[in-house]
Amino acid sequence: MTPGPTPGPLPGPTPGLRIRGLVKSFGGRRVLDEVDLVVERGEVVSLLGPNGAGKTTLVSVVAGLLRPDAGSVSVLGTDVVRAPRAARGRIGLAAQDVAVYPTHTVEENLRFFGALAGLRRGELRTSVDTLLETLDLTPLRRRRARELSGGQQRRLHVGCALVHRPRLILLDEPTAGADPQTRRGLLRQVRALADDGGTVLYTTHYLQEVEELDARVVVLGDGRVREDAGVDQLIARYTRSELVLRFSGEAPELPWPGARVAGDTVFLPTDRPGVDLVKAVELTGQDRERLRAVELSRAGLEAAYLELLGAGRDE
Ligand SMILES: Nc1ncnc2c1ncn2[C@@H]1O[C@H](COP(=O)(O)OP(=O)(O)OP(=O)(O)O)[C@@H](O)[C@H]1O
Repeated sequence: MTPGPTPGPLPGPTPGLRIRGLVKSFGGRRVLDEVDLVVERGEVVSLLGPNGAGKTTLVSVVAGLLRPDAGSVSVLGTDVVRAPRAARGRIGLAAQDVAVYPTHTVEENLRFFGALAGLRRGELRTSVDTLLETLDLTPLRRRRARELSGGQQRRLHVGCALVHRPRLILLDEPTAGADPQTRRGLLRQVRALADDGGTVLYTTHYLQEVEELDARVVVLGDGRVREDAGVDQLIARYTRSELVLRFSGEAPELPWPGARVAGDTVFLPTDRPGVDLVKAVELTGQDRERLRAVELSRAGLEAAYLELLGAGRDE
């Protein structure tokens, strides 16, 4: 008997979002230039890039608001261009500009968007009540949207995007202008959506949020994906940690590549803090008596991101 073909790997679950070879131009200028991106269910991807990098354009194409010139976008296996209605039902979009009905109350806005997406009475009521609670809007439910503060309106705007329980959630700078408490609430909500199996694409300029979400980071630049990595990977790739040695009195000069002395402190770049710590302390010799503190300073995502953008410019 001739053996049959060797079975290939079983296909994994369909990703929440798959983008292939996406091209979009405005006036002959390519804003998206063959972008590929896969976001798995349960994952938060933070889309970063300088102003004008193409983030909103990408989000708009995924949401079906803009037609791509080439390439494909599928949401849980449904093609956004070929089956826009089916895809749209699975997508929740909170665009950059707040869009709620100013003369409607908070609750009426949520009910309107839920009904528009086809939710029936019972599920509509449950979904609205849940969102009012999670977005801290219950005390404001009968307030007209135009009477809300900017941050409260933004929470309602995000709520309207989530009311039909979408499986792909597109959030374009959802925390712009929000106070720290609102921001914290929204981030918690985003994490909960992903933990519940949702797929989240999140654009922001606040890098601290990306760290808090522990999101996968995708950086757009010149219409292409410049980086695609976890927060820790990016920090390790683009920055160096430093051992910080503080002395009583003037810090000594130590024979260490890249060492800096500033008053009573010496900064020693390191890729292997555990090993280098022992070496550094040994090097202090007689000055060890004056050593009063040793710390490890780790750069954050912002430093890594700025370095990454700088590296792009140098190229
Ligand atoms: N409808 C349009 N017509 C012409 N050009 C456009 C249109 N929409 C966007 N652009 C251009 O495409 C480029 C990308 O814009 P986009 O809004 O996607 O960037 P972004 O990364 O979201 O920027 P930001 O961080 O400022 O929100 C910009 O140069 C912008 O001027």
